[in-house]
Amino acid sequence: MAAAEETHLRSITAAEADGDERAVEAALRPRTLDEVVGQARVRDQLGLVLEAARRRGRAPDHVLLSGPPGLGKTTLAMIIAAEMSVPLRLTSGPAITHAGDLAAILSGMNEGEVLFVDEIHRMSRPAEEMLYMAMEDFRVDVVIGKGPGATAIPLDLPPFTLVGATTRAGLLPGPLRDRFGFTAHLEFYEPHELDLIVHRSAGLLGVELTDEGSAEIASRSRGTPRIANRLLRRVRDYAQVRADGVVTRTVAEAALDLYEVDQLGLDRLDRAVLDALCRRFGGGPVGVSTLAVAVGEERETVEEVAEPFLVRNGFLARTPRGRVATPAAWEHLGLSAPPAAASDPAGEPTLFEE
Ligand SMILES: Nc1ncnc2c1ncn2[C@@H]1O[C@H](COP(=O)(O)OP(=O)(O)OP(=O)(O)O)[C@@H](O)[C@H]1O
Ligand SMILES: [Mg+2]
Repeated sequence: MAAAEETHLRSITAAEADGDERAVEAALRPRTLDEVVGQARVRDQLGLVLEAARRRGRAPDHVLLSGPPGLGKTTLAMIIAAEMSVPLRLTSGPAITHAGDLAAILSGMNEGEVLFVDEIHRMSRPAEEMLYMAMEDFRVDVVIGKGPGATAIPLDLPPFTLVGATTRAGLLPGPLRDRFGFTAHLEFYEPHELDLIVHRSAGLLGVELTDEGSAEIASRSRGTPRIANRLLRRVRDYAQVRADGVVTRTVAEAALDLYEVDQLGLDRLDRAVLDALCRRFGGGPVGVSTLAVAVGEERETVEEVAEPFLVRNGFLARTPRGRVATPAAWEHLGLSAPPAAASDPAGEPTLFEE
């Protein structure tokens, strides 16, 4: 998502966290598995892995957490360490530029500790290869010296648990993926789950809100807890400045309209894309570059920021001949679809095209 991060257009519905947001998020993170809302299957499976490890008195198997941004990967990594009552060491793929960086981290690990490697798909190749051996045999080769005189000294590591997180499981090399004993795929949340999250966060932040107010925020949060928490904070601002502090449905609606997040969670860019697609190109098919020019954005922004949500929610299809509006898109814009658009979606949609 590098391209998306660099653009000026960082919308309120972006799934990634920005710098300031991380501190607020830390306060809202569930601390135990029981506090985690939704993701029932992952919670059950992970609970079992941890309980079994506890009974055996061993470090749990390595865990891979995969899924889109803002769904709870970092949260779960912290919970794994907390549930095992061990410290968590945190690093990330991009932070490990040399294998030596990783060797230093690994050789400092104590028995049973959790090493969390965020964005593990962005690790360098040599570091990745060192990690294979560390994960499998709890061993690393520490290289002493440089050039022809360098020697590798094997070093035994105490058993530890590696928790990797990735938004792009598909980019992980097979050998790395295979070394995880348990992989959890996080799914987007249902509105009633987001509703619980909004209630919980409101409690922690001391925000008074009604059930309707919470439901309104939940339904516009694109299945993502991070967005739900962010919208809650913006709605709270509105409630405090323009109302009596209580988040009711009316307040939530007015605040979210102000921020241009519509009833289904589409933001200004999403609607601009659909609008151009339907009104200017008759519903498509049209190439993504042309579409990007029409909305005055970079191609990458349209492709990486707007499209995934629009595709996932059935507003837009990626076909071999270009982007096509679905009947739901026409309906959402309050337009009537031309007969052809409704019946012939211009070839097989290739939803998984990257
Ligand atoms: N299941 C959940 N229940 C309650 N809150 C959650 C849940 N999952 C995530 N959150 C909240 O959403 C926010 C984002 O979660 P988190 O940072 O764990 O996402 P992530 O998957 O690590 O995202 P990224 O890919 O950007 O690193 C956190 O503040 C957390 O409080
Ligand atoms: Mg994270």
